[in-house]
Amino acid sequence: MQHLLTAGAQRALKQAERIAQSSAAPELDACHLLAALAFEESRAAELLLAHQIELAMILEQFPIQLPEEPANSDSDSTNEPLELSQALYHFPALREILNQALEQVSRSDVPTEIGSEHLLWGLLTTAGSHSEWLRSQGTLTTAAFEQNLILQQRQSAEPINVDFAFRVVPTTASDQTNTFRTIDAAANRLREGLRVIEDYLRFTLDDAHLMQLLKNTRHQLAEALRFIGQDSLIASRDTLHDVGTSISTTSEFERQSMEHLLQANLKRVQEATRTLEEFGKLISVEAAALFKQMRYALYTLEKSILSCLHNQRRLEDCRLYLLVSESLCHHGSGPAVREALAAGVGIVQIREKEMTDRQLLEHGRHVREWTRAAGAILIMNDRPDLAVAIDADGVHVGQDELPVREVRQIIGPQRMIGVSTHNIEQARQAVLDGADYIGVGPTFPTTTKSFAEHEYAGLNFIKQVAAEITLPWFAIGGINADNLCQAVQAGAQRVAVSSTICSAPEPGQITSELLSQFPG
Ligand SMILES: Cc1ncc(COP(=O)(O)OP(=O)(O)O)c(N)n1
Ligand SMILES: Cc1nc(C(=O)O)sc1CCOP(=O)(O)O
Ligand SMILES: [Mg+2]
Repeated sequence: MQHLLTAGAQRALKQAERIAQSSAAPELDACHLLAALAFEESRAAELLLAHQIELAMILEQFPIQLPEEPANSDSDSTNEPLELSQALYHFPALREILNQALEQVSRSDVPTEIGSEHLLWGLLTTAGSHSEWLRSQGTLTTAAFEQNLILQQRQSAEPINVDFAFRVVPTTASDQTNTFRTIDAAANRLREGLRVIEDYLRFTLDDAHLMQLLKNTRHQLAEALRFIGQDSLIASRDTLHDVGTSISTTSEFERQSMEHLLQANLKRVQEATRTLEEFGKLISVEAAALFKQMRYALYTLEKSILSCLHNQRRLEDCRLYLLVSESLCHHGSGPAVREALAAGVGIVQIREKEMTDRQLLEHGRHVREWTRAAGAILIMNDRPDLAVAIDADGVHVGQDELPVREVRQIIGPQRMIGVSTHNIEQARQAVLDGADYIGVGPTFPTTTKSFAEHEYAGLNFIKQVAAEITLPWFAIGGINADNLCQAVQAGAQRVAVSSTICSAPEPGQITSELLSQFPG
């Protein structure tokens, strides 16, 4: 089987060669490739940045001199696919890294080319000062990296077809020109729409995770257009004579709100990818497959952005979340729940591991009455069926329980789904899976649920989530009146507690104390 390198991977290898030359190194080695991966816009560069590894740090660590001249775009043209066997021949010093990259690609369920991210995997998993240094940077572990690769693959709705036959089907020259012209116009629309959405994500929603997904789509666009051929696109462009460039409807200039603007651009980019996919089929099957993947990724992105906005509104006033368990309450769960609600708890979760279904149903109906009277949200732990039976507002599931997709089938479109997460990859995945909020923990040691010592995610996890996720989330685990301020300082705007309220002699009083520690 032939294994091909993506255009991004090819560019990185060529750039590595140039870096080795400008560094006057006796031969190309792994650190030149590492610098090249950080230097070029690529998936690997984004992964490095996501783990706070910047080009400047690499240059400081290794004896590297970047080339003064920019790469010559003609000689670096990557329209011709490169096979792994050719790459091994041209870059023998990188043999081990390329083999590791191939091994990682072979684990994928879908046919995948060797991309820059796989080269980075190769660097991470081969022995040498480069991998020692990469691992010493903290968060770039092989486990974290593999999670990222899985995430990228899941975003791809369809396998990439790696049959590289170039096929220009349109028969007449005029048909060909118009096909390229249509693709060029749609690609421009897509680029512009993506930019608007990116600016929204950057300046309004401030969501680094979703912005990263959008950037991946921009890279995919660049890759797909390489299959089409930039020269033909530019040569066929005729903006002056494009019908529609001078006609505009008033609706084009009307945007009632920021959200309306966002939605208009989300639709615009989806439509543009459909045009690209359809017309792309006339030029290159590879490009068409990439456009299709982009379209599906944009549907997921749309859903994630809109879900963030919707749930931010739904949970706007909910700072404090109470997980209630009868066994933790000294004076029964009824008084604890009612006092906490009166003091301002915004969400209550029924978390009972010992009750029979009948007991849960009866108990659930009482808690439903109390929460409804207080205008609070009610969530059922673990059990989507019982959430429906007691008319709860949602259900909370852990990593080993039913996935969001299946839960959604049971509870319908309106009820909320909360998902527990214990590391940043799980948190990112929960956003894409369609969770309405996430639990982020354990923050501090707790006796309410058992975790092994190494499972304490701690305040670092809180900081990571605060830095990139805007879907509402609750820090959880061992939070009390003495340490809540640390979670807030780490970036938590919402927290969930169980024993601190349930076991308190005066649940209402401790609730007020916890709530008073939130700014504003
Ligand atoms: C808000 C919130 N976050 C996390 C959890 C934990 O859920 P899970 O991992 O399923 O563990 P159990 O609570 O079921 O023991 C939660 N319940 N609520
Ligand atoms: C149920 C639960 N889940 C956690 C997670 O990290 O997912 S921590 C936790 C225990 C929360 O209770 P307390 O406030 O008494 O520590
Ligand atoms: Mg659970």
